[in-house]
Amino acid sequence: MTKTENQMLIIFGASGDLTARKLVPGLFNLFKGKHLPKNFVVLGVSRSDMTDAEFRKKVALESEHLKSQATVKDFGLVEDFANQIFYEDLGSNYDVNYSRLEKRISDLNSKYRTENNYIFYLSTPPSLFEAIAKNLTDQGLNDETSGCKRLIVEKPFGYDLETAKALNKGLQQYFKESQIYRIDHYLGKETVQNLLVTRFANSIFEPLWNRNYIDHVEITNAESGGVGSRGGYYDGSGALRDMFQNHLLQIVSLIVMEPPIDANAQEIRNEKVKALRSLRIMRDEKTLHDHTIRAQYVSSKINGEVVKGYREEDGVDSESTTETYAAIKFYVDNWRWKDVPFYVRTAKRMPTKVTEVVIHFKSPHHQIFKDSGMFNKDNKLIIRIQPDEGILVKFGVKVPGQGFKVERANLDFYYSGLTETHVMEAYERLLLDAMQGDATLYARADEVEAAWEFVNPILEYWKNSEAKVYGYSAGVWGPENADDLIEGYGMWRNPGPNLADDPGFCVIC
Ligand SMILES: NC(=O)C1=CN([C@@H]2O[C@H](COP(=O)(O)OP(=O)(O)OC[C@H]3O[C@@H](n4cnc5c(N)ncnc54)[C@H](OP(=O)(O)O)[C@@H]3O)[C@@H](O)[C@H]2O)C=CC1
Ligand SMILES: O=C1O[C@H](COP(=O)(O)O)[C@@H](O)[C@H](O)[C@H]1O
Repeated sequence: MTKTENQMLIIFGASGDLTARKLVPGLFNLFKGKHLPKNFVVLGVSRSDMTDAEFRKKVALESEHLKSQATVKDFGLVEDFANQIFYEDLGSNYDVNYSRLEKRISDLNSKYRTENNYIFYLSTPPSLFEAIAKNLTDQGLNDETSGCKRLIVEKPFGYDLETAKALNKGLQQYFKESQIYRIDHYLGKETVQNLLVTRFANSIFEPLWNRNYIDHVEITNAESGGVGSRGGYYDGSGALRDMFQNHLLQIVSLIVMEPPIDANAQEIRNEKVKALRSLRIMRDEKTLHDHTIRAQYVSSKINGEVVKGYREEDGVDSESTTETYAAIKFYVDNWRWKDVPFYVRTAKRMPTKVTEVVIHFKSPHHQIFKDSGMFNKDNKLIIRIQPDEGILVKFGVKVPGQGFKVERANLDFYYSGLTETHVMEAYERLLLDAMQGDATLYARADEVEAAWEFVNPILEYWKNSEAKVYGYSAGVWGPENADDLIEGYGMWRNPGPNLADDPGFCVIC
């Protein structure tokens, strides 16, 4: 296992939601699991005026988020952990002279012997990323002559292709690409990483993983919640930017990619980039019209309670056309995937929270059990990313009795049965990887740009054209016409909260 060097983690935007909700609890779990190095310090940085003690209270000692990770017997541990946390305010601006900050870092480094190894985590609004990188550089804090210097960059990475390229260029003026870690928390999920293992550690799936055997691929990412308190951010983003461009295209790239020659960052990311570049970019209006659907949730009653429509949410424009539902059909132009349609959808305010990949296999070429109806038709491999994480293979078995009636059966695997030990949460895993200098689960500049290349024409089409914004009642599976997109297959597989649940009403399930 790679050694984690003594080091300091400097978080910009430390007074924000992400730090309190994900980063500090993730670090606490690493501390509890003894994954942190002997000498380790967290320095929170933002504009808010706080002392070390106040910051410790906010993110650790009195934090509900952290407490939800800790048991009563961990209480002493929380105190020990909190003692390693410090805070520095930047005054009124992130674009100030960082000499005071440099001095604080240097003092903590000497006192706690973190050996000049610094990780800078940018958890601020993205408009500040480049300025922070520049100001760190002005203080020599990007210099790896002594100790490592890494920059973790939060999403969103760009607003479109042009801004993503500008951000890459901007950051690369100050930090080398090998120092930049672009976070995509879906890559930190065990089940997303397991896509690689399912494909490349087994000899039973990969021979079938191509156009000869796969009919189509369906990916669903559904959330039951709405935009919550993030309406202001979300209204300038929408489902395509918020989820599809990053998390879902990352999943797509792991399904589409060719086998890498080794499981290291360079080889895996090379193959992912190739996969993303092979997505057929939709350029003409007809294809964009026929292959994309956007929609917004409208007010409805869920379990007897009235739920706001998207346009009524705090921070959202009352005439907003921002999509909370996006469904896209596309093809992959390469040898393996020619003519295999991919159907990918993501949305808020769906009936349940679920993310799954369904590989629909082709029917047997020659059907001999002619009386068995639809059940003879398709085998499916369902990879459940969350919740009820696992894998299900649907296959035909003989119904006992006369004749050859075929029924569907399940072969299943559940992650919950695999281990009783703590499974690292996405941010926890990704933080540890960055601390160990492993960028395999971080997105490289060319990956991010390839994903934007694909998404950009859809954004443009939705922005400039009359492309309709459909409505769907909060709590249903999106607009009715979304099934038109998946024409020929009946309708989307609308999964339940449990992997083995059968949607029941899907004619091709
Ligand atoms: N929260 C989440 O669930 C997720 C967040 N992210 C990303 O993580 C980053 C941080 O998100 P989050 O913590 O939610 O953001 P918040 O808005 O809660 O916090 C960001 C911090 O940045 C500082 N800040 C500086 N300038 C501004 C400004 N102009 N407007 C608002 N804040 C400013 C604020 O601290 P101060 O005023 O003290 O300087 C604030 O505490 C963003 O890039 C976001 O997209 C990604 C995925 C999920
Ligand atoms: O990045 C984001 O992800 C969350 C969903 O993450 P999950 O791990 O709970 O599936 C989404 O709610 C949010 O809008 C988006 O910014």
